[in-house]
Amino acid sequence: MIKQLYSIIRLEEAIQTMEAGADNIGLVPMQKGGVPAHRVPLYRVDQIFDECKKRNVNLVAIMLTNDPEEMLDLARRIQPNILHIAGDEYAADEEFARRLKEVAPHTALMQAVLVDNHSAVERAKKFDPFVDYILLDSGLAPDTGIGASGLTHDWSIDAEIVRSVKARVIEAGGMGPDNVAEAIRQIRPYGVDSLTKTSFKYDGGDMEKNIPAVKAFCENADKAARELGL
Ligand SMILES: O=C(O)c1ccccc1NCC(=O)[C@H](O)[C@H](O)COP(=O)(O)O
Repeated sequence: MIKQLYSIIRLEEAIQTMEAGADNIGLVPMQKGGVPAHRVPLYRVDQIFDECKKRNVNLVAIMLTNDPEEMLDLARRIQPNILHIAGDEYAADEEFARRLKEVAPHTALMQAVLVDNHSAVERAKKFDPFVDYILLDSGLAPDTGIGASGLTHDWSIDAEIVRSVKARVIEAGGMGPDNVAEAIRQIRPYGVDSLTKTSFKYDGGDMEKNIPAVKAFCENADKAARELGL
């Protein structure tokens, strides 16, 4: 079971998050979109990525910008393991997937899908032919994109999506140590993602990973997956 932990800002918390069990760590490289306090300067993205490589952990670059050219420039510059499109006005299409392969041949494409009602199943199926990962998420974060809401949604829709697509599905939205095992039992995703419930959130949008909560999230996810033989 892949455990994906967002949103990393500092080098030390990146290392601690990996050592607490993360398989994927996500951060918002400096860009136009998103909360300014979440954005990570590119020199630090490089430092964090170096630490990821030492530990065989994937770096996920979160795109909150709605400008595909900016996304492709960042992909070319960083060459992350995964590029995650989470903005609220731009979603990947076949042309974007093709151009991403040109500028970053080893970068996988992850598209966020908002699960607000049953039409999410059709939306996920539309992305399925050209994305590597689908991230199922809740709500709209104010002034950013899909996610970071700390809220869950109707998991029966997610379970249907997992059965309907070939892309790897990462389950997100209000996931924490308290509910990750039940989510895995109900949805059977490829991976699970957490931001709010494994972070301290401070005034002005600054955040920091809560390392004991990260550890509990990873342990509970692994235990549930083991019990289910996933
Ligand atoms: O990572 C961010 O800073 C971010 C900001 C705004 C929207 C989404 C963002 N991250 C994307 C994610 O995939 C989150 O981990 C996901 O939405 C889960 O969030 P939460 O419900 O808070 O656990």
